[in-house]
Amino acid sequence: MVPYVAIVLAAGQGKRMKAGKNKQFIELDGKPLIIHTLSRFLDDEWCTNIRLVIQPFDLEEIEALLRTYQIRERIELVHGGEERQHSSYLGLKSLQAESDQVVMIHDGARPFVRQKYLHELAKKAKDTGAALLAVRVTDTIKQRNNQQLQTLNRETLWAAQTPQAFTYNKIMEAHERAKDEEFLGTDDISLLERMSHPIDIVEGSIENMKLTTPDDILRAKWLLQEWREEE
Ligand SMILES: Nc1ccn([C@@H]2O[C@H](COP(=O)(O)OP(=O)(O)OP(=O)(O)O)[C@@H](O)[C@H]2O)c(=O)n1
Ligand SMILES: C[C@](O)(CO)[C@H](O)COP(=O)(O)O
Repeated sequence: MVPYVAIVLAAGQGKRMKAGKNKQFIELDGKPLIIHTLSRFLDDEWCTNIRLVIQPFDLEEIEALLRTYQIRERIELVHGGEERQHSSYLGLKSLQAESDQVVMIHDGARPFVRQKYLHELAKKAKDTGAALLAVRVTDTIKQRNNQQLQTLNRETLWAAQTPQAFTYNKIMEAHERAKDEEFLGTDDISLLERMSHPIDIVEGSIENMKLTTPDDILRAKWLLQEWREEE
């Protein structure tokens, strides 16, 4: 097993969720979404440190929640940035990590990641420097350019999830380069892709969904019930 540090991103605004507040505070089964997500890492003995990235205006509410769930002392808070990538970078910069320390960057909005994937990602990241959790695409994907439509080869397509795991020096280098070159990606792995860095894929599960739109809440509630029945 490989120990790792987790950076949990919760500094978005949840605009697509249309909840009128940061979606991290939405309650699922009586517990805020962000608490469900943090529990995945708090319950894992191989996770040595958690940085939770938040916006300054959410600080008071987050502090109160962490105290309520008695996990305040186990989590360090970091202020996030305007875009997801800025929040990841600020989370990374807050660490004084060894160069080969494994770091996992995870969306606060993905509460259903299982421990076996965390362990697999940590091991692969230690070996290769970068590992992506992803699922095979099951739909037929079309690409439209102007009026022209084409079907992409599904065998080559993967839907990216988080956590995405790295050694500290590799992901820092990728973020610094992206910053210098003003590249903005929608995930962290894409910053290493553009350096042609080798990346391992860990095949995950569709249950590790991201809560993005209101429709996702129903699915998340149903999944939580399934998880409860498994316990
Ligand atoms: N500036 C940002 C933007 C996003 N995130 C985090 O990145 C994760 C994935 O992003 P997404 O689902 O897009 O969340 P939001 O940005 O909150 O949603 P939206 O794009 O609908 O506003 C979320 O946990 C979100 O809190 C972040 O930490 N900092
Ligand atoms: C990182 C991510 O969750 C992988 O699927 C995704 O790219 C985040 O994108 P979003 O635009 O913030 O939803």
